[in-house]
Amino acid sequence: MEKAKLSSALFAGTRFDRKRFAADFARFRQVPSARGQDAASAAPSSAPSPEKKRKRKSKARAKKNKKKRAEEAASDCDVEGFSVFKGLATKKEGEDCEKKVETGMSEDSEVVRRRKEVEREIERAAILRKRFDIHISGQNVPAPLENFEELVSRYGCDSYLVGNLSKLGFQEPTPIQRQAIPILLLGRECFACAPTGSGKTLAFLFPILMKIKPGSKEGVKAVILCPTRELAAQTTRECKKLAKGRKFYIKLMTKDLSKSGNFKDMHCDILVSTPLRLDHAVQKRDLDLSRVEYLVLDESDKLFELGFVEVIDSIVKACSNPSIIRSLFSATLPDSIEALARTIMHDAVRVIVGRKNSASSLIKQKLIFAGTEKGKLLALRQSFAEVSLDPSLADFS
Ligand SMILES: Nc1ncnc2c1ncn2[C@@H]1O[C@H](COP(=O)(O)OP(=O)(O)OP(=O)(O)O)[C@@H](O)[C@H]1O
Repeated sequence: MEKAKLSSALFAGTRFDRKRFAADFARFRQVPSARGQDAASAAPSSAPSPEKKRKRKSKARAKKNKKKRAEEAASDCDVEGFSVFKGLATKKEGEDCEKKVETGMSEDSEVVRRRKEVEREIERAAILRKRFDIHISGQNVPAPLENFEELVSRYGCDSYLVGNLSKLGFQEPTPIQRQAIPILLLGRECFACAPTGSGKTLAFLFPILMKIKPGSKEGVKAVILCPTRELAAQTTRECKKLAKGRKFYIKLMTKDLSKSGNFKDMHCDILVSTPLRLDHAVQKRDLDLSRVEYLVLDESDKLFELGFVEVIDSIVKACSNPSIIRSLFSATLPDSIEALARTIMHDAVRVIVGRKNSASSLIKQKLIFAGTEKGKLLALRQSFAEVSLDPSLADFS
């Protein structure tokens, strides 16, 4: 009773209509029991320990982070312009994309790097050609040599050959050597036109000595045609000097050899000859030229001028190796000869040092008008008196 009074005293002044708020009352009454149920379900046996909860949370966070990274990688692809990778969201795809982006970038920069290198090479070649007054025509002409050492570094030349050059006192290549040697080394045919005394002989001998095997005993590998016996003998001497240290068989076609040589047993790598002697040996002595790899027409303007066209034609036919490399070296290159030569050459490069058909810039020229025959002699005497003891040539026409 006392208790009931106390309780009613607590609620004094309030009227709580239990009926009216039955639903709310029920809810409030359920709270403790509901809590009790939760507590029951989270009983120590089945409820995760704080440690487990922490682990679970960190796992979920890691998963979330990975997903985020993959999404970022995919969106990076878009940024780099690789839209094909759009939509990659999984970790693997994201990683693949990262790899592709890296490779794509390196491939791209590799292409740019190579293009710049080629551009630099072209520019360097143009500067060298301008400096040495070298004029070329033809596709993909290799760069001129900067020095003889490049023959070793760029073309893998045997050092004995470059050593022989320095023994002969040749320090720097002449302009025609700078351009014609790389052309022939790359297996291209060429017309080379450079003034008298400009070192054309070395320009065609060097690639031959570099490319053919010494002492192969398989027949003639290189033929050099010269318009005169003297020039043929001189070229043979030059060739032997340059080949010193290697067992090349270098032969000059003499009259006797041409008329009575036993060419079947002859060991010859390089053969130097005048056209008639060579043609005689081919026609009458069965000289086999089918393995010739290099055919050089030296002083080609003279060869054609001297009326050797048919003989040369016959020699060209005898040199039947399909991969033969032909070249023409000359001080002048008349259009008619070039047109004739082009009919037998493949994709030939034309190299002109100085102005086409001009005299060497090293030769000083002077034109003096003399009124009478007597005056010519007088002018000549005067000229000789003025100059030093350098070799001189006078034309009285
Ligand atoms: N790089 C070089 N440095 C110095 N001297 C050289 C070089 N190359 C060749 N010579 C020398 O220059 C001279 C002329 O060379 P070469 O006879 O080859 O000229 P060429 O152009 O063939 O003349 P030609 O039209 O009269 O036949 C020779 O004595 C040769 O030894």
